[in-house]
Amino acid sequence: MIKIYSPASIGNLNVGFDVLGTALAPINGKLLGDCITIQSNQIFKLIIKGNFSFQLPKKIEQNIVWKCWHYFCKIIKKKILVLIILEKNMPIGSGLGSSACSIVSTLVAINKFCNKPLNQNKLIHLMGKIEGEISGEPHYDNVAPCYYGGLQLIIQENNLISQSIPFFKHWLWIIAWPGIKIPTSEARLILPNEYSKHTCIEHSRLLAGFIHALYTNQDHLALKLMKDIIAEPYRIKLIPKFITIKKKMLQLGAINFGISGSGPTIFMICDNKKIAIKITLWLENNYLKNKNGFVHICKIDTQGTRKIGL
Ligand SMILES: Nc1ncnc2c1ncn2[C@@H]1O[C@H](COP(=O)(O)OP(=O)(O)OP(=O)(O)O)[C@@H](O)[C@H]1O
Ligand SMILES: N[C@@H](CCO)C(=O)O
Repeated sequence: MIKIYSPASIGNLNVGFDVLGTALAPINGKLLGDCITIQSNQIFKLIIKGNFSFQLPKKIEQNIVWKCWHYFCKIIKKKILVLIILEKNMPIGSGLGSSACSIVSTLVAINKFCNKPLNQNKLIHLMGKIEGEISGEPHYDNVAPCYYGGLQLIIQENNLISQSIPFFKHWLWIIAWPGIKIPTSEARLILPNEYSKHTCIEHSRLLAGFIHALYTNQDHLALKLMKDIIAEPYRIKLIPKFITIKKKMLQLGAINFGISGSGPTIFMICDNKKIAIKITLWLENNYLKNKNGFVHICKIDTQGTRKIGL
């Protein structure tokens, strides 16, 4: 029996639409992600558990875990008879890479179970393909950090999907999911197909400057450049009271604020734990729409997908 854990992630990080993503680890030591357990069986069977299993399609064939199994069998030209248990701990359509968590944990578990017929590069390509089928377009900013951990820059060149880049270890990342759903495919459809010359130049300046600031350890410069001019202007209407909440967060001492992936999760960066706790309490009392919503103070998870327990 093998049990694999895959962490939640933030895509875009304001300044890198589809090209920057980070894996998350709550600072209280708890796990925030999906788990897959796999063992041999006489037939293929999928059991679904976890807090957010109620959000999943009823038909097993519509579950991406089934899709991962199906593609994997096709690639290795063998029907693998296994019992898979999915612990669906990440809410769907939250902007925290819920589908990536299920895809990455499933493929890593099946590959391990079969004595690794696919190398890391083949696996990540397959993860991106399956993620792309769900959201309408391939994007690696959730699957790459979820798989490898750390802060990932998507390269997609020379057969290389992503690379780990440096990050500021003193930054705390607060994430708040209000408890409502925004399908990634819909949040992508509201974006323009084309951007002006001015926006393209500005975006290049911000992203290139941000990466430079990371490599030269200039955290103040990085924060100044961490602006979203690609998605935020169009997606704010999907996020409850975005402008008011942003103002309040900065007032309380957050040093950056943005939409996590396609939302509605928002993220705040803090460099002070006391402020992070104050922000967390405020969000718990004012941002959550129902009892499913949550707020976590996180750091960057550097391990990515891994075997746990047993
Ligand atoms: N195991 C699974 N985990 C997550 N989504 C699944 C799973 N199986 C099937 N789905 C379907 O895939 C779609 C995932 O939607 P979407 O991409 O919006 O979610 P998401 O991955 O949570 O988004 P984000 O990457 O912004 O966090 C939903 O329609 C959902 O029903
Ligand atoms: N980069 C993707 C992430 C989805 O979570 C988007 O913003 O659409």
